[in-house]
Amino acid sequence: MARGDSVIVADNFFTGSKENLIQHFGNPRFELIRHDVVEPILLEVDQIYHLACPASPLCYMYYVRDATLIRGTRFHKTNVMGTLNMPGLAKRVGARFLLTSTSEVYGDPLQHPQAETYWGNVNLIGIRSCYDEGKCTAETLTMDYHRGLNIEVRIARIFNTYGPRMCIDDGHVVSNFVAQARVVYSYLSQVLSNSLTNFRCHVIMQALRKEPLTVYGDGKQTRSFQYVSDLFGGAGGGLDEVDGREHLGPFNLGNPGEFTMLELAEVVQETIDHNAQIEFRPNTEDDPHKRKPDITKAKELLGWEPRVSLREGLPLMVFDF
Ligand SMILES: O=c1ccn([C@@H]2O[C@H](COP(=O)(O)OP(=O)(O)O[C@H]3OC[C@@H](O)[C@H](O)[C@H]3O)[C@@H](O)[C@H]2O)c(=O)[nH]1
Repeated sequence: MARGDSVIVADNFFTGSKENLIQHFGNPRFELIRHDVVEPILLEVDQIYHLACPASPLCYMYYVRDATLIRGTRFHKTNVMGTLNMPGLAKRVGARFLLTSTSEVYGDPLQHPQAETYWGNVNLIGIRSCYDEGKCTAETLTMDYHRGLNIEVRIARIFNTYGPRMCIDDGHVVSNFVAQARVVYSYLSQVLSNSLTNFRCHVIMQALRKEPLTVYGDGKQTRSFQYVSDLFGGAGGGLDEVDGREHLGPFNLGNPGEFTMLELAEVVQETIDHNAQIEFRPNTEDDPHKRKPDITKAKELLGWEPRVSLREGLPLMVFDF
């Protein structure tokens, strides 16, 4: 991002972690505008990151506040009307535009790993389709704005991402497992040794929730888990790229390391809580059987690849939780 550029990050105020916002309060260059992306807005800005839309299956399958609302309607409004308004603003002020799409556009994939050229296998009338199809439409609109109005756009297809400042109860498997494990919860003392750079932490293990890890279905379904700082490099780098007009995307941004949910539970046991138990629960409808990004395109065109392995990244969440 060029120095002095102004940026809009359209994000989820209600379902995201408020700490993500609160950390910026007091910065004179930060301004929080509470606004529904479904409504047009006029601002002077150089770059737009369109992140709006809750991303947890728990949210998009069950998150209905008002019983009179049709499930999924708010996802369509956010993805469709929001993705008319944000590139519309980009057109008006000449801003670059980034859409954060999702691996969900591949549905329950018949191609493995999934490359960007794969058109996907989404159940159009399924319980997840409000999110999957909403994001597909958002991609279509983004490319139409680019082709029709010459807006500079990028599309990032984000795979399952975890890390500090996730909502502890947002329903993703990683946040669930880490919250359920008996995690390092309080430091009794931090003892500085002779050198300032070396310190030892005496840590007392306490239970955060002392619940079993809930594995849905038989736990053989796979996912690829990406640590959050890796994602920022990819998404931010994509928008900053100097001659980005050639490299619009979509780009898969994910960690190609593939784990079954049982393997994930084992990693949680190894790295966080050796005593964690596993409890099997019925799976949700239309749960994709496997997911693994082919990241050749992002590697070649953006020079991007993830660096943080699951075993390194998981313990980093513990301190935050
Ligand atoms: O407690 C849990 C939660 C989930 N799961 C399983 O873990 C797997 C991953 O589920 P998650 O809820 O983390 O999310 P998914 O990978 O299915 O979808 C995600 O993919 C990409 C993103 O764009 C979205 O954030 C989200 O849709 C699923 O198979 C699910 O059934 C469990 O086994 N136990």
